[in-house]
Amino acid sequence: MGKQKLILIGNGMAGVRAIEEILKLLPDQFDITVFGKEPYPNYNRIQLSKVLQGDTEISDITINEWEWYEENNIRLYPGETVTTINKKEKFVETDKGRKEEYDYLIIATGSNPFMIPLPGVDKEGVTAFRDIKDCEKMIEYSNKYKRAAVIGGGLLGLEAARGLLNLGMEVDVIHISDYLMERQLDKAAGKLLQKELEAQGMKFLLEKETVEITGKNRVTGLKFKDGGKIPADLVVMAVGIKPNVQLAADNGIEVNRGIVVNDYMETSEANIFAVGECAEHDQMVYGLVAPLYEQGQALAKRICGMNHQGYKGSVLSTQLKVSGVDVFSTGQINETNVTKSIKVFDEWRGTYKKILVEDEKITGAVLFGDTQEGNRLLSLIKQKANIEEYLESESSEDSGESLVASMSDEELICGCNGVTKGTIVEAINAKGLSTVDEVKGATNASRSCGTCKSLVSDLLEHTLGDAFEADQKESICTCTELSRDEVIAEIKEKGLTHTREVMHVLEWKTEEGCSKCKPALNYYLGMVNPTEYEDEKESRFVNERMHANIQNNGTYSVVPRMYGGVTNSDDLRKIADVADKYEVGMIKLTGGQRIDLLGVKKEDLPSVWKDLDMPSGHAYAKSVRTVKTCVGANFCRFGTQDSVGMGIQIEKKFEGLNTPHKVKMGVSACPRNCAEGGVKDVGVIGLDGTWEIHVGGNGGTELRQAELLTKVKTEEEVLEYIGAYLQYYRENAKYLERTSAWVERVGIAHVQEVVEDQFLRNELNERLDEALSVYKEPWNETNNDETVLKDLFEKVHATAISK
Ligand SMILES: Cc1cc2nc3c(=O)[nH]c(=O)nc-3n(C[C@H](O)[C@H](O)[C@H](O)COP(=O)(O)OP(=O)(O)OC[C@H]3O[C@@H](n4cnc5c(N)ncnc54)[C@H](O)[C@@H]3O)c2cc1C
Ligand SMILES: NC(=O)c1ccc[n+]([C@@H]2O[C@H](COP(=O)([O-])OP(=O)(O)OC[C@H]3O[C@@H](n4cnc5c(N)ncnc54)[C@H](O)[C@@H]3O)[C@@H](O)[C@H]2O)c1
Ligand code: SF4
Ligand code: FES
Repeated sequence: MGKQKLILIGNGMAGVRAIEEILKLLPDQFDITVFGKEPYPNYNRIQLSKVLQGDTEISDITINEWEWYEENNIRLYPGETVTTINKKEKFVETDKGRKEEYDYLIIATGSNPFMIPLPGVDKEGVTAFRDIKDCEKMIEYSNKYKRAAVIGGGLLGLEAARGLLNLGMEVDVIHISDYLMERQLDKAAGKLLQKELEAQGMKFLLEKETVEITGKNRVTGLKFKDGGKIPADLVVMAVGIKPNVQLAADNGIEVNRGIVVNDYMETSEANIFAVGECAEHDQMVYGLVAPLYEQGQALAKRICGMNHQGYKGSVLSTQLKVSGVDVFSTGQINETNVTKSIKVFDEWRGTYKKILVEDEKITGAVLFGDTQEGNRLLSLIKQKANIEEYLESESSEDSGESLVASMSDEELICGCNGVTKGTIVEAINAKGLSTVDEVKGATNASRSCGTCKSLVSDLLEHTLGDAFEADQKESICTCTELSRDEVIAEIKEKGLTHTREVMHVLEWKTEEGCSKCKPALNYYLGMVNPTEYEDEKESRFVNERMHANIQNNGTYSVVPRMYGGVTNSDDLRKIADVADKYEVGMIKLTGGQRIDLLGVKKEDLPSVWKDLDMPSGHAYAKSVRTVKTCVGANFCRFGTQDSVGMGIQIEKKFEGLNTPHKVKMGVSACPRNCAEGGVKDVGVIGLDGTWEIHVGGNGGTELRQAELLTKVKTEEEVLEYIGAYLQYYRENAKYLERTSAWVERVGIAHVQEVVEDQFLRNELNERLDEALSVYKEPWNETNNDETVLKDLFEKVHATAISK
């Protein structure tokens, strides 16, 4: 007998997982065809939030690459929509006129975002947040516009809002209820969440009903029922989803809210199944992957003829994916007159926990601030465990035992994929797994939202003890399995000197590398071999290649260096003349005490630099940028030290140093700290006869207060300690890791230990001086290099003319 023909409509998360489950059970039974409306291989929709938030890239969220389809003999038709199901003759037809027969058909068409039918909903600048296209549109808008309004303060709306903030937009969230995420949280947690997100820069308009999206062709704002208005350049609609049932309904398959299915995911029609967000089981439609994957398992067993009890519905749990905010809920959220609750509110730590109990059984939980216990509580609800079981395990945690150690084998580690501690431990021992990625490959744990990664990592450490190499295996990008540390070790050991050579010798999966690894390798090679390595300009980001920051209209900004933020009348005259001569759009003072000439045409850049005859301020570079200073003892009556002189010395010494990310500094002459050293990568504060050096601060989206590194007496010591600290950061941080994240990761105590060691401090400073010795002023260097001038500016000129 030939293979049975199986067709999947919808190349999304639920449908393809069901196919994976089928292949696990009967790899050779079916001749499989997949139709997907979107033009990509199956990708992780969940991670779109992370893409928008800048934590990952679209190229990194593919679940199954094109090769996976080939290897499993699956015919994939991407970018092709099924338009008809002929139940009688058992074939489907697509918008491209293709006709394909089936023995079994799976409908997994997912959901459509719900767009409130407001006047103006069709205007340019209004979008949903559902797929790659929407994500790209928001990123594109953030490059051109400033103000975003997100309608809907649920999971999706808040994740979108966080992403838009990260992209530099101002964000208003308009929510209809009186507290956020009211479908997933109780009021106490919703209010704590609001406070936390407000501290991150989000603004909320609660109990607001939008009645119109204003603007001509393009959106300009929102109008509310109470008469209020706000301006907006981008409107994101995140008010829930509607199961995509049109195809099924049009072709006589029973639908209600979703496509009606039984416990075996069978629809009203023989041999036609439905799975995922489009399916309705026991009057429930689900919008999270965990239940959809459980459905996929039941479907696979049924289609493969295995005996099983079918799908019996799911207990839901949700977790918001916004960094810096931990919030989790599962099961029942609000009290009734038959529930009792355990509530713990720790105002000091900012944590809140509520557990609901009915008839001695846990029925629901809400956690804020510390969500480690989330999946454990979910397991206990699923097992219908007695509350005593939870209370006993809680006291064993107090005894110092780690969370994973105290978990039973039946407890869930990964809620999305339903993977228990027992399954993971068994796989680690049986297959010799030693990394989170390997556990993911073998068990699916951490394959979806990724929030359980730290638990998986803890479990690996707990199971393997010293054999566990936690950090080493985080690869620098998808082109290689090697981690940052491994790549640097190989560069040193094999004496590699060029990015292409690294990729070739270390067997990169892609010949050309990607936008993540190329600039990283260029940095690592230069850091390892500062005097021999020739910087590969083509591997750098565009702003670094152009030595200027590109603006939203294609012009550039030019910031000349002003050591310590001090200028003089000659330089000011030159700047004014240049601004007039090149018709600069705006002259602006920066937060780092510099003068920014905005709106310079690309082809004018070399002449602007020449006429200015000042060094580059490196405002575009992953390098030491500005040292901001307060006026200090020479003028200020509170000043105890010469902060200006100290700042100028620091800036002159470290100018042009390549670093993993930008480095900003501040020097103040008293604890009033007018140069804001508390939110700088390095903040120096002068006290009577002492200098304090603070490090790891950040005043941007990820606010972090700098921590005291050390106190020293002399200006020489200030330079020596900052030098050692910067070099240690250069040698140990990942490329694109700010000092704030790095200090947070390795701990201030560790950095102190290193820089306080006289021997290590000297060695670090020696290597730093070597790196500084090769610095060349970039504007001057470019102007003296005909080839670079031709490459970067003449070609551009030609394009500018042809436009
Ligand atoms: C930004 C974002 C973040 C999320 N975060 C989380 C999270 O943290 N945790 C969680 O559990 N869930 C999360 N979700 C929800 C989760 O992504 C969905 O529940 C899941 O993707 C649904 O899977 P599905 O296969 O049913 O639908 P989809 O993934 O939507 O797949 C359906 C596919 O079918 C295609 N299709 C539709 N009609 C046709 C047709 N006629 N012919 C061919 N193809 C068709 C669609 O184009 C689509 O590609 C998130 C969703 C979004 C948008
Ligand atoms: N971390 C996660 O698990 C995660 C993240 C993103 C998306 N998702 C899933 O994606 C789907 C879509 O998410 P969602 O947040 O859009 O759905 P949702 O139903 O969870 O939330 C929608 C929110 O919009 C609000 N709302 C409804 N009408 C409104 C109006 N007119 N004005 C203002 N607010 C209004 C509701 O009060 C509700 O809180 C859901 O299934 C969700 O579970 C999950
Ligand atoms: S930090 Fe102190 S010394 Fe410096 S300007 Fe402010 S008040 Fe004056
Ligand atoms: S909990 Fe989402 S991937 Fe594990």
